Amino acid sequence: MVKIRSKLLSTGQSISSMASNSSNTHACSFRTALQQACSLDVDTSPAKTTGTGIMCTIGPASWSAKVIAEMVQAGMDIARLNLCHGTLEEHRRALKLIAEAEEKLRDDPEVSTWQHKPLGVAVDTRGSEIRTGALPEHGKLTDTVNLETDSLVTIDCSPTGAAQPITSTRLWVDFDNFAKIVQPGQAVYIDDGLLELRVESPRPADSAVDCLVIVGGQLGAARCVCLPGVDTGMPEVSQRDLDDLAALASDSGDDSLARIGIVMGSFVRSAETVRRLRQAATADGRPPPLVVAKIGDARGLQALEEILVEADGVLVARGDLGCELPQEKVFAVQKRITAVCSTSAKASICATHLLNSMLMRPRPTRAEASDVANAVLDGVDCLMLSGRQPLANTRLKRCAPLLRSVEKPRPAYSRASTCSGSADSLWRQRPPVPCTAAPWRPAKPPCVAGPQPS
Ligand SMILES: Nc1ncnc2c1ncn2[C@@H]1O[C@H](COP(=O)(O)OP(=O)(O)O)[C@@H](O)[C@H]1O
Ligand SMILES: C=C(OP(=O)(O)O)C(=O)O
Repeated sequence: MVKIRSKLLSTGQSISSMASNSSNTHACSFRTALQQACSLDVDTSPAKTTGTGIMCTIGPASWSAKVIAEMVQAGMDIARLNLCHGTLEEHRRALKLIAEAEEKLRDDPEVSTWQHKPLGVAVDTRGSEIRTGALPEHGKLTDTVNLETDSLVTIDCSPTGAAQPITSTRLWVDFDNFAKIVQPGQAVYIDDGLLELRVESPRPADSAVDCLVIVGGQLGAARCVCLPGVDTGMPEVSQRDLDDLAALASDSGDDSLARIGIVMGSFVRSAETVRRLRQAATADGRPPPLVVAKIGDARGLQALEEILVEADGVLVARGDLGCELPQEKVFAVQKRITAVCSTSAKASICATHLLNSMLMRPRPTRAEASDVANAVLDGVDCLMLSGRQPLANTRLKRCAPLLRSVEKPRPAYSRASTCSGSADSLWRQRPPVPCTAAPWRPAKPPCVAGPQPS
């Protein structure tokens, strides 16, 4: 266990300050989850650091060493590059900027030593995702088109259709079998389900599908498209993903680029995919990266235990899960994955819609703050911030407070967060006290015993 955690730490976490935190020693006396919850304490001063990491997506708004350094100071532990967007050249440039930011922090006498932690670098593959196309006239990244509820739109899936910009009546998707695999009545979720279409008539001969907009709204560029329950036949990992990983891993041996320590695979459904990702991203003569499997559908969930034999951690892809499964099951999936990771001493990462309202407002809703705190209490090792915040013009005005707001709930609650094996070994550098030593049964059926993942 300790070995696995040490591997994680070497890519993104600093353990020294965490290991000396005495309040955690007190917390490890809890034997049951109920005892733990009864003892939550909001009066004690929060610890400075906790075992919960923060991962942030590095997008166009953070393409500067200064911004990345400020994000590290604000709490970022792992920088994520998303291969769904941008070019390989842009990702290389991002790796260079990350290396520059680390150097900047190292050389800055004003920066306190606890901030001199090694920054983890994660590359997220695209997997078997379908995405929409570019926006009118290659507009700004923040541009959108409006899909009106009850209007008709045509989805073009021809390879040549990418050249035309999307409009409010014509979309393009990057999967040329799209028109062949959908049936009338099929739901089409876009942008993690924020938009919903219904297939009216597929026209495979024209590589087009006519749809009705059920839930309209603003659509940005390269948004993910989900066909719940449909086997698209796409491979779990594409040759392009493997080639991109190999190229970036080999380049990141250059000292002027940050070293990739973590590879994340989207829609992983088997241990074999984990092995392929690790192999692709292992450059000659260097240790292999950690591999995090993103679980985004029922098939991935069914294969969780098998995947965990190979993977170093799992990311709960709440965006994809909320389209593939009924929304009300996502919290149960999150709790199950977090618990399974804790008992297997693997890292768990919670992603999507964390503190989402902070994209628009300076303070999160109480429900969002509770979402983060509950994830931490459940034993999540890392929180991934994504969405549109990397695009915001006022990037740090939004991004930094967002990160800090995660820090506030973390310390206050996490001293009791010991029912998570993997988080414990991160904190205390020794195997955790099993929290199931005494079986416990809550007096009332808890909400987690509600809907079970199918
Ligand atoms: N390398 C990049 N190049 C261009 N745009 C990017 C890049 N990385 C991220 N973005 C933008 O930032 C947004 C948020 O990133 P992320 O959360 O990873 O995306 P998504 O939610 O689309 O998977 C993306 O939707 C995209 O518009
Ligand atoms: C993180 C997720 O996946 P992606 O990176 O594809 O948005 C998700 O679905 O929650």
